[in-house]
Amino acid sequence: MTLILNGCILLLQEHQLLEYADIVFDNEITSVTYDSRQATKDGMFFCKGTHFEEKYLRQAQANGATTYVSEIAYPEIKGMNALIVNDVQKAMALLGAAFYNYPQNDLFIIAFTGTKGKTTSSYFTHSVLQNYSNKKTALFSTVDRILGPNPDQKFKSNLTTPESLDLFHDMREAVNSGMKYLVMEVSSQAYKRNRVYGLKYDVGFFLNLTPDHIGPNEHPNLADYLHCKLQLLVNAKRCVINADTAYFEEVYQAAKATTQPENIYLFAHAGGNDQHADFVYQNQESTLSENEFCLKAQTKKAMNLKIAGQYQLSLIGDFNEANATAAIVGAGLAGASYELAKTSICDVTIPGRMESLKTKDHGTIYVDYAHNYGSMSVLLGFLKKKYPHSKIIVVVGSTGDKGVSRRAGFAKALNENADVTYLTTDDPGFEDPKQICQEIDAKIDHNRVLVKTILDRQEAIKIAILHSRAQDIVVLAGKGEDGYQKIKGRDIAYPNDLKVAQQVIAEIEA
Ligand SMILES: CC(=O)N[C@H]1[C@@H](OP(=O)(O)OP(=O)(O)OC[C@H]2O[C@@H](n3ccc(=O)[nH]c3=O)[C@H](O)[C@@H]2O)O[C@H](CO)[C@@H](O)[C@@H]1O[C@H](C)C(=O)N[C@@H](C)C(=O)N[C@H](CCC(=O)O)C(=O)O
Ligand SMILES: Nc1ncnc2c1ncn2[C@@H]1O[C@H](COP(=O)(O)OP(=O)(O)OP(=O)(O)O)[C@@H](O)[C@H]1O
Repeated sequence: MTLILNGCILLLQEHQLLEYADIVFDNEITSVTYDSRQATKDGMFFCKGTHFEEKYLRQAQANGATTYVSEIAYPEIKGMNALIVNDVQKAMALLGAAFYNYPQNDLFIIAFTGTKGKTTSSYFTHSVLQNYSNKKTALFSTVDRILGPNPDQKFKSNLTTPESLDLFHDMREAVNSGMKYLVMEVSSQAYKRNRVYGLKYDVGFFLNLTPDHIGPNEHPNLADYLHCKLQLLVNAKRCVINADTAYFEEVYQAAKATTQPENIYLFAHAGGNDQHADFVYQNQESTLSENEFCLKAQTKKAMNLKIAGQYQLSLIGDFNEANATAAIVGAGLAGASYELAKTSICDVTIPGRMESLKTKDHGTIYVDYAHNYGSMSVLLGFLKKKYPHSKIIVVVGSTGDKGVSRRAGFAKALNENADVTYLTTDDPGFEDPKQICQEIDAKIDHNRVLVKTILDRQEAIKIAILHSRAQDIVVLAGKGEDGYQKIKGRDIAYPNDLKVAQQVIAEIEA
């Protein structure tokens, strides 16, 4: 794959991104990167990021890069072409798509945004489409990225939505590996940082919105967070919206701005904002290990998809019925039938999401990735409703260096539904985990919730399980399947909550 310098200039001009070009020599560009360590001969190097330093550009040049794209010029750097732009992230997305020869044109792309449920909905959709497409569906999720059928084409993601160059690189590999469909999560940060600038989706989903990701390095306020998420709908040919979402009117208007109403689908929970919904889902029965719900089509365009009927899930939690409904509608819009969706979705489990373990004499344990007020409140509310006579015991901590509002949010969710909580460590970063726990503790109503602080997470899990009784519910929240603790700039290995719990149970039951 190559780029021609003149073509790059034209593309940047076309999008009004080019301030000026300083061309020393005309050559074909044979690689693109934003990391100087990866730069190669005749490559294009993008100078971007909060921690960018001129020495990276020097290193890129030493490695053979001949062109740089940047928002500022580096006059000290001689012998390189300079494309000076007013937005390097947008430039990177446009030139990245061009360099990888527009792989999105060969994929049917289903994209999910929302504060919660993106990963779960993506896994559900991927499962149905894998069966529908005879294993020709790629997945870009927070947990795994799957680019093709080979084992080395499945790996852990570093970001929910990759940097644009990585995104188009991975799409190209997916297309070259025969993939026809792509299911992807789009974070608000992806729009904030223009990682998906110019990308269009065949189907775009808006799942829900609760305040999160607001603070340094993320969004300055809720309006900005919502604005970023709405971009996905503006870029989707067909939009699907959870009508029960907060800010529904704003969300619907954003979809309508660029999409005809016949291409906008709404779904809602029975008894929720279901009056004008195309699809309505209703719980039929839920047990400790599964969920059954009914999906009804209320409008002609919904009936045309022929996906209404009874569904069963291995993932419990009523919020997972919303996620599954989204996935079924997405798969239906891609062409999947009711039968296929029903049989594909029933066995799906997702690492670190509502994974459960039963003990003989102690409680039932749930490992779940709930890590803000919205998800914790929904999770504990669901468990309390389902097990009204059980004690709800929660092991939880809050991350350092970001999401400070989550601390008060956890306390609020615990006050609403928990009986006992063990405050512990969760990715403290450069902050003191004890201080973080004290901040959560300060907002807990001690008349309602018994609080203990045990900073060693493994110890906290052990004590929580050991002190639980058979009918109790023990929730290990926040880390999902994370196998590390982020401490002072390093990822320190941690077995993950499920493994710790399994180990404790093995010891107890030995
Ligand atoms: C705030 C944010 O989005 N930051 C991301 C961004 O960082 P940045 O552009 O500021 O880059 P930087 O880390 O300051 O580094 C500067 C530049 O120097 C380059 N460099 C560095 C060293 C070197 O030797 N040579 C060199 O060229 C780096 O490649 C980089 O391009 O680009 C980096 C990749 O180039 C990302 O790793 C980084 O994500 C950080 C780690 C992160 O935690 N991001 C979170 C907030 C995020 O994006 N989360 C969302 C999910 C949350 C949501 O739902 O919104 C996600 O999509 O994952
Ligand atoms: N539809 C939903 N509504 C509210 N909470 C949900 C919903 N779906 C999942 N959750 C909760 O949020 C947690 C994270 O779910 P999931 O990973 O699917 O969301 P996500 O949007 O990918 O999250 P993140 O952006 O934090 O990675 C789950 O473990 C569960 O506790």
